[in-house]
Amino acid sequence: MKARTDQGGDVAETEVAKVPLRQLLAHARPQAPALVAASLLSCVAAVVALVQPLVVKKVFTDLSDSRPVTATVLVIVGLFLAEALLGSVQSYLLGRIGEGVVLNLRTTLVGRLLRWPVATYARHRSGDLISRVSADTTAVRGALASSLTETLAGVLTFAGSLVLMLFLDPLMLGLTLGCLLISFLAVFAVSLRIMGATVQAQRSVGRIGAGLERVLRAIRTVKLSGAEEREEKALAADVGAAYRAGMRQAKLEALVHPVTAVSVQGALVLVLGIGGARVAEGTMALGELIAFLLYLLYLAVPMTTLFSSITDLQAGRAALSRVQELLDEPLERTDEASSPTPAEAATAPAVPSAVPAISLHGVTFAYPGREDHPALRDLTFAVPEFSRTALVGPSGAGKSTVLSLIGRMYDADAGTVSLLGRDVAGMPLKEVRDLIGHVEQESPVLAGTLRSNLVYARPGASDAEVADVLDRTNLTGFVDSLPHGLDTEVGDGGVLVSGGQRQRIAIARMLLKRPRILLLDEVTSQMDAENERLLNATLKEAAATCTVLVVAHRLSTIQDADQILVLDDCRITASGSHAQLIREDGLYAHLARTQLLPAAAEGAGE
Ligand SMILES: Nc1ncnc2c1ncn2[C@@H]1O[C@H](COP(=O)(O)OP(=O)(O)OP(=O)(O)O)[C@@H](O)[C@H]1O
Repeated sequence: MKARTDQGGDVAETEVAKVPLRQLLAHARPQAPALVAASLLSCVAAVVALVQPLVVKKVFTDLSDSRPVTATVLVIVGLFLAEALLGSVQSYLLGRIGEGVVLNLRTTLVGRLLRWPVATYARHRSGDLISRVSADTTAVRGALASSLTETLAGVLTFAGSLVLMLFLDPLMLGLTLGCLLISFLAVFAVSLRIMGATVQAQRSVGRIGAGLERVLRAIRTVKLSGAEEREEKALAADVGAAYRAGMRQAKLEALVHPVTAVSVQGALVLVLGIGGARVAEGTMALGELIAFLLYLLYLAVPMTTLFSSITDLQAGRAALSRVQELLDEPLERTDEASSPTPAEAATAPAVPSAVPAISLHGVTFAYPGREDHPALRDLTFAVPEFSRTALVGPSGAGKSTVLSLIGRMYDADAGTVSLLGRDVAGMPLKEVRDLIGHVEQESPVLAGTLRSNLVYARPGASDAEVADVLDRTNLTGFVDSLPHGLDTEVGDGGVLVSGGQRQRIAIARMLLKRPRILLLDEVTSQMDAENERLLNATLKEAAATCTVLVVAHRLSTIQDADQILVLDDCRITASGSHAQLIREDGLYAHLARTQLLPAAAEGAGE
């Protein structure tokens, strides 16, 4: 039987991905001193516990021989106190180890998640990523901190009790083991199935997160499509799967507990009966019987803790395999050696250099998984510094892809993309991103205040600079109308601002960054005519200090550009000024007549 994985692949339902124990321990390496101390304390606590029945036996022997017992009783009290103290220190250490491991795992995970290449995010669902960073790391904590040390202590107490019981009475030990064997077998039989159920529950929780995130991200579309019920059902299926896995686990555990309890009670009754008879006959001392009974309890208790520890440990290994999958994803290349052509990236020269600000030469690129349909093929063009270039073409021609390659969101499969004469493939990633201000088509706005959104790309911007950029993007009146001005929250994904305002905020953010190259991807599509006119003037002004490459569908943005590039069928098919291209009467003239919007009024609204 097959089960869907979180990424849509298939795995055998019974197959439980587990990382080796060694790898699990590797994550606890920074906590090694605390882990060793906790393990040592477990050993000492086990010894302290194992000694207690022997001392109790001595009390009874001394009492029957009419010897004073005060000192021995004090020793017992001391042992009790020592065990309690060891337990308390151990519990603190376990907490510390657990939190330390989770801290380390989450910090590493978050650090790596933010540095994946963009193509990797397409293979994961955000909700599932959140579940792995939060819930799965918690499961790893349980496995590492308590289970490992408890298993160690349990094994020690168990083995020690066996040896001492053998020493006290081999026959009664044989009978006890016979009874306990039943619960051993029950525990063994169900522990693997419990682990399978735990893994299924983890996967379902991941899917609930992913499903919920998908729906919340497009909640308006869900409502407008009347899809609430359908989505509720889809989510309920995953919630139900988590419930069923949880119930399967609960049933298996419920099966084990009575078997364990009955077998322990059976052993107790047998030992009490046989031992009691021997004490009555005088062939066994009362102290010996009591010590034996105490060891019997020592056998029973670790059996139950061992059972839950093994389950936690296996669940932790399975959770870590989900976390490990994310840790194994390669990171974006960041630290390439500088290219042979030196750059003057830090400050823009006052006059344009002969080297184009942007140049693509023979660039071919296909998105991962779409290798047979390249988005760009043998693309060559150049954008002079301090110019305003418009990139036009039919929908799906590859305009946004060109901007993505310039910002090195993806690497070209062939050819070179250069910024100010340097091949971006050889530049440190930070330098590429510092040079560029890219306003994306969706103009994303992050949850937080308006101010945090504006200064996002340049946190050090002064209030005067923010005020200036608000003016240039016609946002001053809007900010003044807000209850808390710049400190007003814009909501998750900017839901509290209009489409046109969101675009202007995104442009303002990039103007504030003061990049040398400004990339704009259909950023006036939702603006009214007045705002679009103002933004066009601002962008014209910006071209005095930086190079502007704009993807646009509005004639008003395009027609007075220094250069227009027409992208069609993965390559540049024409270039020139508006007047030249209209005269040529090719694709551009056709687009101008049919698709490029003459004004901003229709359909667009703030
Ligand atoms: N992340 C992606 N993964 C796979 N294919 C993609 C991805 N993004 C875009 N594409 C595909 O690449 C091609 C070019 O897309 P691109 O977004 O660059 O076009 P565009 O010219 O900007 O279109 P529009 O004007 O509609 O925004 C399209 O066929 C599109 O389906």
